Amino acid sequence: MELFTVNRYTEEQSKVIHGSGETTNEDDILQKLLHKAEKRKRKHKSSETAVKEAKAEQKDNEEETTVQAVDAAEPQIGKTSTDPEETEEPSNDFQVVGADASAAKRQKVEMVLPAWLAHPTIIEGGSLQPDDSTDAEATATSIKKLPYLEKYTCSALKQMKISRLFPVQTAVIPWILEAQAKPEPFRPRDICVSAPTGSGKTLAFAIPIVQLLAKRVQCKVRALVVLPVAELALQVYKVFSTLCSMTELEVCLLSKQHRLEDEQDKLLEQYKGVYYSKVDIVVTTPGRLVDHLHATKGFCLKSLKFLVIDEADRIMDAVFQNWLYHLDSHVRTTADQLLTGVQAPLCYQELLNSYGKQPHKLLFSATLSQDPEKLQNLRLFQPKLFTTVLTMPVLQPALDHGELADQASKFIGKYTTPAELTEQYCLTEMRLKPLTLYAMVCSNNWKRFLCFANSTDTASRLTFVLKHLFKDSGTNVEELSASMSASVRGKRLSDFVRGSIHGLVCSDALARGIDVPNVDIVVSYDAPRHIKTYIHRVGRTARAGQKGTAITLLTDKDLAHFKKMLYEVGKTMGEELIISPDIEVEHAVIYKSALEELRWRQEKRKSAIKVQKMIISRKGAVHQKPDEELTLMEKLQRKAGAEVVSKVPKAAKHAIAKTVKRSKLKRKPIKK
Ligand SMILES: Nc1ncnc2c1ncn2[C@@H]1O[C@H](COP(=O)(O)OP(=O)(O)OP(=O)(O)O)[C@@H](O)[C@H]1O
Repeated sequence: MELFTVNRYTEEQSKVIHGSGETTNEDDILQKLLHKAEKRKRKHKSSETAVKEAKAEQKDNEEETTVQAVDAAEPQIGKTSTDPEETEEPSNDFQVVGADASAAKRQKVEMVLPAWLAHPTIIEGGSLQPDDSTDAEATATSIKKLPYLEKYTCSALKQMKISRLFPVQTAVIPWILEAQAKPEPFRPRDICVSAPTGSGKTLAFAIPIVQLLAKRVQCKVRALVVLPVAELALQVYKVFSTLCSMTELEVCLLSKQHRLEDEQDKLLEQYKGVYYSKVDIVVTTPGRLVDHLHATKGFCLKSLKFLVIDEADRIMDAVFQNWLYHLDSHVRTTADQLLTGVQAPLCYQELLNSYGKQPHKLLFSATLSQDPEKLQNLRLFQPKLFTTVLTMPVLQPALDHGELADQASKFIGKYTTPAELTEQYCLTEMRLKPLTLYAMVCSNNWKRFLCFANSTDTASRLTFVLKHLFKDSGTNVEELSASMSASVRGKRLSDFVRGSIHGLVCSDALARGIDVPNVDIVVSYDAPRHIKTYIHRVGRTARAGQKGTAITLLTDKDLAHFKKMLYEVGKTMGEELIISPDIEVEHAVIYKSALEELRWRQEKRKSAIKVQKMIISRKGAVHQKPDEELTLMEKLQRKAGAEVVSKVPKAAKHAIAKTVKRSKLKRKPIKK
């Protein structure tokens, strides 16, 4: 049985050939290999020339489309395939790794997308700025003239000071309303919406959901809105609450900012052993949703009609306790329970309606992943894509010439930023970055700016230095990062909105979705590592048609990566902002003292952490020791659950004393 052919060098063979006076077996093999390598080289060369010729032909004939150019190249490539060497039987000999054409550079493969991604619905339309829109445009999008908006929606919009809809809203709202109006068994297509930051995506899903649920008879959870962080969930909850204020619908916010028991009370009520939902729309974070799916008895999602995933790419990228799996299995279990009779159905029709029904999925983001593999996890039903990306200047000519299908692969992975956004960058040195930022704020007298750092640690240190620098200038700068409690973050944000804080230094946890009104400037203190981070950071300004500026501080090391990152998504760097090199001399004294203070604080912090660790390890040691080896104090400690530690260990005391001594030595007054 010749399943495997093994070529092996045997001594007998070699001896026979030696005896006959012919060439040796080794020589034979070597000759064969050399011959084959030569053949492969020739073959590789001929295919390369074919491709070169095809490219030259393509260049000559510029009017021809890309497809025609590829067609022209095909016969050439065909010629190489008729090469007699190519028709040879594949060899059974050993392959020399790296010797064949596989190591050579291959032609780039064009991306082939599923039809729904290749043929999106383009969100076009006027500017978000009311002053810029023509009279006709303003009338067409005026909320009074739109027949699909209910009266209560118009009143709620007026309350929000909104008089006309934005392009993403005029495209998506009527589409959802129409799709839902069709009778069963028609099932609406799931949608993915990719539109710039601050373009009004929240209302694009909130309005149709409220209008479609407003006529419900019994209160059940029919819409679930999932957002990545608690702040965002609160923001969306407020929008829903305003829209529902003139209807009977109830909205509930679930996030880790509240006690689980309190949320359970808001969600359900029990009557004669049966649970009844008190809410129609649930706005939640994935983590909190999983908590309730596991811990809240009677929390039922079998009537779910809408599943909205806002900032969808962020939610899909992160695992978030595998929330989708839990949600899916929960929806299925409830239906299965009904079928197996564990829970008696109220009526047969309800059972029929609920079983196997999937909610209408609506995905929104400014940086929506158009990677089919990622989207596959959501099991979207005949999805439809709404996008603004094709209105980008780089892709507009293709759109005008009707070459949309050819351009499909080019818009994937590209994102739009608001038209009202001005992007700039400033080259500086690493050691001077805080000073550069300080000089910018002072010279431009910024009073509403956000500054993003790549980590909470950097955000904290930068805030410290800026506070020191701004000590006597009346500019109030504060930190806002994920390391703080939600209530502190909420307070800082509201102070910023009120104007008592002028600048917030943030970590990226808050870069997404947060809608802070009237932010004039966004500074990327650290160059963003990913394009999505950049898009969301700069999206905190220039929202809802307002003007805004985004400035990125770059060191020489960052420059190339940043440029490449923008280029890949069809964007450019914008104008360079020049800061006088004299700033270092000008603010030398105050900057030096700020850095000294920071160093002292860091040391203090380090030793505090050291002490903490020692205390913890000591607590651990008390628990691990056998009973007979424990001192009386340790026995008492263990009895008290090791909550109390009698004294700070000697080594820890020493560490603190050493740090304080050192810092005292260093904190000498700085001479001017
Ligand atoms: N039609 C409108 N007219 C005026 N303002 C609007 C309109 N629609 C939304 N807004 C306002 O625009 C701001 C941004 O809206 P929203 O938060 O929905 O944007 P977004 O597209 O979700 O942004 P992001 O992608 O950053 O989350 C909000 O303050 C909202 O009140």
